[in-house]
Amino acid sequence: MDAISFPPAPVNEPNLTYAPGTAERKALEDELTRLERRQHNLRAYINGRKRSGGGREINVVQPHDHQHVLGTLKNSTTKDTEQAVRAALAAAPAWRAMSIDDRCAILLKAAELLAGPWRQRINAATMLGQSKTAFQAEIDSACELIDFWRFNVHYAKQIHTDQPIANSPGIWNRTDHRPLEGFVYAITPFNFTAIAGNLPTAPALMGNVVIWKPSPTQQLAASLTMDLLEEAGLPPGVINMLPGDGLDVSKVALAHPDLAGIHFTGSTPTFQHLWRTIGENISSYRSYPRIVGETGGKDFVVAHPSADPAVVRTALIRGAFEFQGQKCSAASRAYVAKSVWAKIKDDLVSQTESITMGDVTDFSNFMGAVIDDRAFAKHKAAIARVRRNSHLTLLAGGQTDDSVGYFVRPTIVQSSDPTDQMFNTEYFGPILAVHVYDDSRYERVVAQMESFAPYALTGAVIAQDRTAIAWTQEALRFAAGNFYINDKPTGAVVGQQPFGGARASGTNDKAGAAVNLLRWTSPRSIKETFVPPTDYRYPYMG
Ligand SMILES: NC(=O)c1ccc[n+]([C@@H]2O[C@H](COP(=O)([O-])OP(=O)(O)OC[C@H]3O[C@@H](n4cnc5c(N)ncnc54)[C@H](O)[C@@H]3O)[C@@H](O)[C@H]2O)c1
Ligand SMILES: N[C@@H](CCC=O)C(=O)O
Repeated sequence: MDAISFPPAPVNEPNLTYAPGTAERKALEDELTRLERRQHNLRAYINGRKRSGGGREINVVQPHDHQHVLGTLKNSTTKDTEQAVRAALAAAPAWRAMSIDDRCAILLKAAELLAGPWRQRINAATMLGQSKTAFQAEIDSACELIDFWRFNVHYAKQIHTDQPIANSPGIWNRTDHRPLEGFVYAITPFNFTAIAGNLPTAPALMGNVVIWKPSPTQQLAASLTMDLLEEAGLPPGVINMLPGDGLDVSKVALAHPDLAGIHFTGSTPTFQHLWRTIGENISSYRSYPRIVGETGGKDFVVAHPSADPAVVRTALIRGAFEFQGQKCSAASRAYVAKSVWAKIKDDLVSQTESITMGDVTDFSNFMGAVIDDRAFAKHKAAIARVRRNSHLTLLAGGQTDDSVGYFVRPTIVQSSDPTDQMFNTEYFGPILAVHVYDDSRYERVVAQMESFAPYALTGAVIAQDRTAIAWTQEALRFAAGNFYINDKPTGAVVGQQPFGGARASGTNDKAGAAVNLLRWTSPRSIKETFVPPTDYRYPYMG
């Protein structure tokens, strides 16, 4: 059908409350029980068929109860990857020939399935597999993923309707928004089910075929996401999911002549490794692979002397400790004016110490466990280092316990030295470093912190003085891709604050925005001349 069409206008999915007695609370509790009771066989998806990979077995456990195995995956091998790439390339002609409306309809249906019958299944999987509380799962695996799918449809249609604005007489110019030639390799992190669902589907929406390598610790929710997409009508072979550590997948995918792009979210070292490998192979590709990566952060809160103390306190607790500080956007360094610190320190410490932490199926807990033994060991070592250094003072938390789950208490460290590694190293856990400065030194402190960390992902200024807000916004223009005024630096909403950072934090191709989708297209300009010239000579030549 060639008629011009307009998909439903996107609206952000509202968060359900899960208050006691609500229908959603009951439905989520039922799903938690159902998923916990089963042993899940977490298989690869190649050409629409579920298959066990050929590599070693990896157990997927509950981080807050690591003896509880949720399921098992088999590491994907080079042979699995070769099959997946063949399946993707075979599916490509039919998929790119499908109209943009039909591709949009599949994602809109996926969004409706997730908003309705699939919501609590994927929320429960995210809670159990990634140790998110009900609220953190709801904003991620339900609302944000639904938003990604709905808003991307809107932007994809906008891109397709974007056509040249000028035509010389007798000429019609058109833009053909082609997908890339080859396949896109999507590699996703453990911490957001929404990001994991968005990274393969955004290129697919633009007509690309995809190899998707999720994080092993997010595999339960990732497998359910594939099941949902299949129910929504995604044809076999368009997205092929390969579980595991990705090492063998990369051996094949990054060396393949048809690698058209990578869509990555994860740590800075992993992204740099992928980019380096692509650089080394550059002469072997059919096209220049598009490289899109959103990576680490050392996200800040700057509290000006005019800041409202209660706003600072809440932004720090929520920003640093929700989901155990495992958001790339989490506040992990704060610079607080001495006069404000005097008003918040005691409450900040006592409220942090009162945070409840434990099994996320107990809805009274504010925090769960960190993702795995590697993360636990890293946080424990960072805290041990704090105890060894006299310029660092442990104000709250510091306790770690991995006997049942990987628990790290929310930890606040005060440092007299703003050049300590706590202000430039991403720990990716519930550890907040605070530097308290003399009120008169505000501008010097901002100048020092602006590029002390190599990252530029998120940051916040908290102030009531408008001149200070305006000055800081300008002084920190390049220090964060997402900048907040009088708020915490986490919780970006699709369609409202497109998300991504620059410097060591990534390529800033804003997830869930038109600029991201544009990376997955290779436009062809078409010029049609209705009455073409038939004589090579110019008119003045007589
Ligand atoms: N900027 C953002 O939008 C954003 C969002 C979420 C997370 N993050 C960042 O992600 C990190 C945490 O996530 P993580 O621990 O999952 O990151 P990670 O880099 O350890 O892993 C990310 C993904 O890469 C895979 N991987 C690692 N090496 C690979 C290889 N050689 N080939 C193929 N795949 C490979 C992992 O298995 C995983 O799927 C933090 O640094 C955080 O800041 C950034
Ligand atoms: N978009 C999320 C962070 C994603 C990274 O982990 C936020 O804004 O808090």
